[in-house]
Amino acid sequence: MDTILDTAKSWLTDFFDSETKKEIENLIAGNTEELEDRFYKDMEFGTGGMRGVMGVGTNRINKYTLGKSTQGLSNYLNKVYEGEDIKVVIAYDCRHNSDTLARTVAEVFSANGIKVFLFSELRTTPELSFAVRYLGCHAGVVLTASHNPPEYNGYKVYWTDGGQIVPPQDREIIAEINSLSYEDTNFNANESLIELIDKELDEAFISASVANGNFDAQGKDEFKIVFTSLHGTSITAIPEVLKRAGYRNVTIIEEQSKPDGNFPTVESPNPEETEALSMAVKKAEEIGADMVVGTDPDSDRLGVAVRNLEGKMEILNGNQTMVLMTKFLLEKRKERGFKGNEFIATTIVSTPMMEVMADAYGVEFKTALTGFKWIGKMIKDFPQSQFIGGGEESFGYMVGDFVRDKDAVTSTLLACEIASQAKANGGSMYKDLIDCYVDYGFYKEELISITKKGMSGAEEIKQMLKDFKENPVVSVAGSKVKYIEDYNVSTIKNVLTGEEKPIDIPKSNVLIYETEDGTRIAARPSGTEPKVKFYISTNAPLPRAEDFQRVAADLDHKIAQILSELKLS
Ligand SMILES: O=P([O-])(O)O[C@H]1O[C@H](COP(=O)(O)O)[C@@H](O)[C@H](O)[C@H]1O
Ligand SMILES: [Mg+2]
Repeated sequence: MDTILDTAKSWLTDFFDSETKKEIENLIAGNTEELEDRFYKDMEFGTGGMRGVMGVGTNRINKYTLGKSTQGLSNYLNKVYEGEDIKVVIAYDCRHNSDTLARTVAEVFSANGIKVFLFSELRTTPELSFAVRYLGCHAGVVLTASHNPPEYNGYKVYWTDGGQIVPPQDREIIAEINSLSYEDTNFNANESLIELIDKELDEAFISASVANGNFDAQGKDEFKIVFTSLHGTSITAIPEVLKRAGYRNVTIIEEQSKPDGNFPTVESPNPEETEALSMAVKKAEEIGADMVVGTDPDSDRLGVAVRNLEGKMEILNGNQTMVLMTKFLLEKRKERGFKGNEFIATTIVSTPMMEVMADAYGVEFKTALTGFKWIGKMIKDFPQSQFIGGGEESFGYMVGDFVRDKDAVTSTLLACEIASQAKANGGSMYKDLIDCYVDYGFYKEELISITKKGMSGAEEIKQMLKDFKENPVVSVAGSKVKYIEDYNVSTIKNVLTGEEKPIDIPKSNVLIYETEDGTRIAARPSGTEPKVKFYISTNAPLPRAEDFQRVAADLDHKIAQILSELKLS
């Protein structure tokens, strides 16, 4: 505790403002546990940049932690691009303090002689990714904590290619940040270097999104969409994109259209949670809409609901939307003719169905660790290859390479195109999905997330994952475990033959068991929230569309059995 107390006391110098100091003094006088949690470590970069609860402390998001990170990033940019006119672009979302934190970040960059383009109001994350390349910037920053609860905020950092920072830049930037003390931050803005941007960028981004997501689907006039921005940024782009692509029948959930960092109408602004889309789904049932689309606060995740076989609105999961979008893009590409250099991509905890589809179309399939930055990196690493599309189970998708992060703006349009075309053909998006299952196998997935907060929670998560590894699963739902993929040591072991092979993916705390019948169970700690995640993937052949309900019930039963065997239910 002594060192934690020392760290806290180091924030009582003149460099820190009086409010900050007062709060620390109160914590020192009274709340040891809270003080510990706030100062036991520095904020760290995780799956999607730096993310944490707002407040005073080294382990919190505030002007000092973000200031220091920006100082480190400025130093790094000034070293790497010495002699160049360095430019960065900054966007922010609807969260509390996002606008003032964006200002602070802009001020620190400018104090270091860096030109800053700052969005005048909230904008989406994909627009920021687009802006980095459009404006020829060296880096970009978004102030957002994505779909996390209201008390969170964060800092996503983009490099010259418009993708989030990856090796080697990420570790070099982090090393630079860690070498600094908080007092090294230069907050003395050079206002002449800060330029506000908005309309020109919006126009360029919106037209690019329409160009990339519009496939001239039929039936747009009759196609009824309910859209919700869940109090976030997508309201600045998606209604306009849908309008320009020809959709006339779009109902916006007004109660959720006003940006609001309290996210007052939802428990969690995360399209992964069924509850987040319930208002929109209710509206869709009321007005007889064909489809619901909803995005997370920074508009890189997308939730979709469509009518199922009974005609009820059903929310698709991230794997299902990804499969449908990829299938559609592959089909369109096939019509134009493959050149032989195309690839699709997903993450190691997403559905294996993506690989089956890639094989069927004869395109390359690439997998990455969780974190869309790794998919962005593939585009940078393989400039001769053509990225068709790709995504991940956590409701993120990217169409082509005009942005370099998951993009719910273009993906929303793409989802509408698929569904509108399907309806015009006399079918539905849901039926398209069943057809995919017939062609490639029926894959059914389930995600179990367990929240464990704070310092003790972090320890518990560590222990759970350690136990999962040290007591290896030998069989799951009656099928023997065949492979153990251990990303901590980058190996895949065939436990039946003892054969071991290296995995060519950066190290990460992920463990995956795969059984003889292709069931996969993956476990990893979240890098954005205090959670441990277990991903279950099962599959079975689907001989005919008519067998869908039966096989779905079988797989549900299997998943329930797996959860009970793993003591996760
Ligand atoms: O949260 P977002 O929308 O920025 O998205 C980020 O975090 C998600 C959750 O990551 P984790 O499982 O580590 O919490 C990842 O799936 C995603 O690739 C990443 O870009
Ligand atoms: Mg997000």
